[in-house]
Amino acid sequence: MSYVIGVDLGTSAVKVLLVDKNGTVAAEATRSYPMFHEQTGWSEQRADDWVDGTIAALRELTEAEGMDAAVIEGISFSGQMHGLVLLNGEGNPIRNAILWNDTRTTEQCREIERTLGEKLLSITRNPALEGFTLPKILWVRENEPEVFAQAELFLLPKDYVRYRLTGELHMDYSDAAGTLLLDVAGKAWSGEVLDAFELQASFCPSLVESHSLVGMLLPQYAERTGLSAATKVFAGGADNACGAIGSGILSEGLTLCSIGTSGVILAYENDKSKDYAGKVHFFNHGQENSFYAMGVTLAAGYSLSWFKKTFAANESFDELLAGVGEVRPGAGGLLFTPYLVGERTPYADAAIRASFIGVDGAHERVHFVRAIMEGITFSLNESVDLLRSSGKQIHTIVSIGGGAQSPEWLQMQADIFNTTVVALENEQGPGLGAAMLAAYGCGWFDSLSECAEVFVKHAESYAPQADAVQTYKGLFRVYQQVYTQTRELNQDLMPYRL
Ligand SMILES: Nc1ncnc2c1ncn2[C@@H]1O[C@H](COP(=O)(O)OP(=O)(O)O)[C@@H](O)[C@H]1O
Ligand SMILES: O=C(CO)[C@@H](O)[C@H](O)COP(=O)(O)O
Repeated sequence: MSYVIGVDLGTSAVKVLLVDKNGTVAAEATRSYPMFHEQTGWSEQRADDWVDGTIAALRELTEAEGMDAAVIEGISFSGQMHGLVLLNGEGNPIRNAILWNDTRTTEQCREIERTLGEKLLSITRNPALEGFTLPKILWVRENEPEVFAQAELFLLPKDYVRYRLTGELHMDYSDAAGTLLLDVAGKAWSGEVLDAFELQASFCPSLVESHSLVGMLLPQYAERTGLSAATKVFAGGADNACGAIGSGILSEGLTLCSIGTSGVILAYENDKSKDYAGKVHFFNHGQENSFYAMGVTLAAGYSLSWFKKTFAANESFDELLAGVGEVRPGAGGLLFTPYLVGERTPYADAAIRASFIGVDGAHERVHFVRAIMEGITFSLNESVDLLRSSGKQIHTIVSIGGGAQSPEWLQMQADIFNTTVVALENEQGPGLGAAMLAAYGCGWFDSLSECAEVFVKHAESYAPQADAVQTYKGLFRVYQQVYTQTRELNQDLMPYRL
């Protein structure tokens, strides 16, 4: 049997999947790495921690008993989006990577808006948001000029890992779309944007399709990972594009919910001229010449992880979530807004912070846990609403990510989104999507859609329950007021933050 490997370079961990020609996950391994928050709103990782984690996880796969590395034909990557990796002339990172959930760049976003005006949306198809890459580039240039002086080229997280393994510098369209430097519909670096910010064309890596063959493993990395030097390396894509591929979101009418560290609602889009007026992100898909629209909750799974780390550090997620299914929808009148690190959709606001509203003497820990899960889902429902009001029909949503491990959360999604929610046999959509890019690249299938027919396996499906749908409709209206009611309070609290 032949295999491919999908590497999902997530925010909390790298996960590698060994997948056979039937789309069965034969083995998986994972390694986590730290995030650094030196100041409020800052979020960084060490690019070489990703490389070390990926090598260790690959090594675990190849060292498994009876494993013959020669049968692994290809490998590809899915990566957390937008993170800035700056390389010097020797190809080494010159500072920590600044991540997608880092919101230090509000000033640079305003500068981008002033400089580009309406061109910003017409070329890049997206507004200037703190998480995107161009504002990070400008922040380093303005705040660390001596560091920036050494920068020759920028990469995104998974491109850096792939570069280390192959020695080749590339970026695929789906990830480049999140930089604010790409002409999204034209599929080229925008000369106009680069000129406006006095960036050289050579600062950007060459662009490729997600399924493109970009090289082979360098001998020393073949040795360290235990893979064969003949393993073909394919570019890969943004984690949300790969999540869409791994969930079969490859044609009009299909929608995805992913609850990882961030949370996203993503709808496939064929029409490159579709205008969402910047209310949701509009990016290139990992499938050639297709696109997707997406709303993002910055702290989705992160909100639950934060609660676990702070109040239940020694418990597993299953222990933390025990009893959540016995609490009625509405968590006994406790509401949570998940703005722990600011928000993106629908409120692009780096200063807002989270709230619990309605804390009652009768509430127990389990009510807080349920309120967090509901608050995250309400936030994602704002994106569902935006897509619906722009004309998308949403009847079924495929749900992936760590959050899809909980049946209670899947039912909650069905009730809050008022749609059928379908889980997959393997909730690791991005890793599977990366493996599918390798399988397609290796020529196992004639298209990603053909590959999806074999690889994407639906599991349980959750139908909305009428009573819960009604309860959540009422609560959602209350939830939607919390942002406006707490915005100014949070501005006033800013000087007191950590
Ligand atoms: N058993 C579980 N039940 C519910 N949520 C979970 C469970 N395990 C993990 N999670 C959530 O999933 C998140 C991690 O999801 P994952 O898709 O692995 O993230 P990433 O790709 O960003 O690293 C955690 O932050 C946590 O909130
Ligand atoms: O910023 C975005 C999308 O625009 C995030 O979705 C990142 O791509 C990180 O994803 P996860 O680690 O949460 O999967």
